[in-house]
This record gives sequence, structure tokens and C-alpha cells, in this order.
Amino acid sequence: MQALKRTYLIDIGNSALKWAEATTPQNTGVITYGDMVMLAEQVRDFYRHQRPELIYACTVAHSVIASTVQQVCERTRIELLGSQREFNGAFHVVNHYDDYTKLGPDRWYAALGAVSKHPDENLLIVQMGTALTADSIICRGEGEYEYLGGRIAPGPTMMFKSLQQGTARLHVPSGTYQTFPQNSSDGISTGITDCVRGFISGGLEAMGNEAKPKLVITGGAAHYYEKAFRQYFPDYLIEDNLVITGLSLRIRSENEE
Ligand SMILES: Nc1ncnc2c1ncn2[C@@H]1O[C@H](COP(=O)(O)OP(=O)(O)O)[C@@H](O)[C@H]1O
Ligand SMILES: CC(C)(COP(=O)(O)O)[C@@H](O)C(=O)NCCC(=O)O
Repeated sequence: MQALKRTYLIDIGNSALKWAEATTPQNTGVITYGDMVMLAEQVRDFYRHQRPELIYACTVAHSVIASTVQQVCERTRIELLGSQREFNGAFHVVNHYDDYTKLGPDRWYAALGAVSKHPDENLLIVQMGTALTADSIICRGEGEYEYLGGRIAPGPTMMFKSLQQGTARLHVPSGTYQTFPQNSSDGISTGITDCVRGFISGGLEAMGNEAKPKLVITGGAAHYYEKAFRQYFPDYLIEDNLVITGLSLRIRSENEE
């Protein structure tokens, strides 16, 4: 698509920035945040190599991250995309959040990305990033969807860190999942896995037996939990880059108008 040449999509999360060229949203790069100097260095590297003319970004991180991107990519036009009241593109999604502007845009665009990959399905979209979110999409007819809302909890790393920070005796490395953990490391890893599993089950139960939602899991921690979850959610799918896919859907629909 000629109109999208030198156009980039960026998903600024609380732990990492994910980017892709708009013409190839499936090929993503990742910049994880160390300190601000390292971040600026990595963004400078991105800027030098990619030479973006236009960036569409969604952000849920501290404003200093987006400002760093803006400062480094000084000649690039950057458009920040928030959540929408509704998406009217290849399909139609109505957003039922109390205030649609308050819904994390990463959640909204991940939901759009998931709908595009699983048309005509009810979906529970779980993001295992810094935070843990489970968002519900109901299909009301061909191409017609409703975003019903979703749960939020600390992500696995945040759970782990909170135990380290809030207790005197849990400064231990992570362990492995055990039916009966017999040391602190295994106890924590097992407990966190069970929390995440329970969180996902809550989201599935809320949608009820009739909806039979397809479970789609994404985010930086998703792959690390596959073994632990497969026996409980046998048909679930791990999908990368849903946020970037959703951003791409929005800008394509607006470029076609
Ligand atoms: N080895 C790992 N085990 C568990 N979680 C991990 C691991 N590596 C990365 N992660 C998680 O992935 C998160 C980054 O995922 P990402 O989806 O990019 O988050 P965000 O969108 O919040 O920036 C980190 O906060 C971390 O919790
Ligand atoms: C829930 C989130 C913290 C998840 O962020 P992430 O873990 O992807 O970095 C983010 O989507 C956010 O800040 N949302 C705004 C509040 C809301 O969605 O209600």
C-alpha cells in the first residue's frame, strides 16, 4: 500500500515498546525499557535505521516514554491513537466501557486484532504483559461485535516483584510449577500460575457456557505459561502482535475512507 510507505505502528506498553512497519505489521521489533539513556539509545537506533516519516502509536506507559520517542524522532509526525467509541472498518465493534477514552488503547487494539483473526467468534482476549487483562468480545451477527469490558490484575512479574518487595523472606529466584511445592521458589511460581489460571477462568465463566468464547492469549509472558495452561485450556491460542494488528486495521480503514 503506497500510502503507508515509511509509516510505522508503535505499541508503547509499561515494559516494552513494540513496533512494525505499517505495510508488514506481522514483523515486529521490540525495545525493552532499561534506564532512560538506554531507551533513548535504542529509539535513536530505530530512527536511524527505519527513517520513519509517520508513526501511529498507542501508549499506556508513563508520558516520559512517549516524550522520548517524540524527542528522538524529531522529524517524524507522530499520531497518538486512543481507544474508540466504536470501530467501523472491515467489521463493526461497539465499545461498552463506561468511558471509552479510559480504556487502555492496548486492550482496544488487541481486541480489534483478535476479531480480525477470528471472525464471527466470541472471544476472551488475555494479555499477559506488565498487567494482566482479560477482555470480552461478543459476536452479535456477521461482522457485528460488542466489546463488553474486562478484568485487570497485576501481571506475573509484578506479582513476583510485589512478594519480593513486601516480604522479608521471599527474596528467592523463581521456581517451577509443582502440585505440592516444597520450597519458596516453587511455591511462588506455582501460586502465581494458579492466580493467572483462576483469573482466566473467571473471564471465561463470566461469558457463560452458551457463549463458548475462544481463548486468545498474548503478551510478553504468554509463551512462558503454555505448558502450565494447556491441560486446563486445551484449545487456547497464543497470538503475538495483536495490538499492532489492531492499529494496522484502524489506519487501513481510515486510509481507505
Ligand atoms: N521469562 C519471562 N517469564 C515471565 N514473564 C516474562 C518473561 N519475560 C518477559 N516477561 C513478561 O513480559 C512483560 C513484557 O510483555 P509486554 O506484553 O511487552 O508488556 P507491556 O505491553 O506491558 O509492555 C514483562 O513485564 C514481563 O512481565
Ligand atoms: C491495564 C493496563 C495497565 C495494561 O497495560 P500493559 O500491561 O499492557 O502495559 C493498560 O491497558 C492501562 O493502563 N489501561 C488504562 C486503564 C483501563 O484500561 O481501564
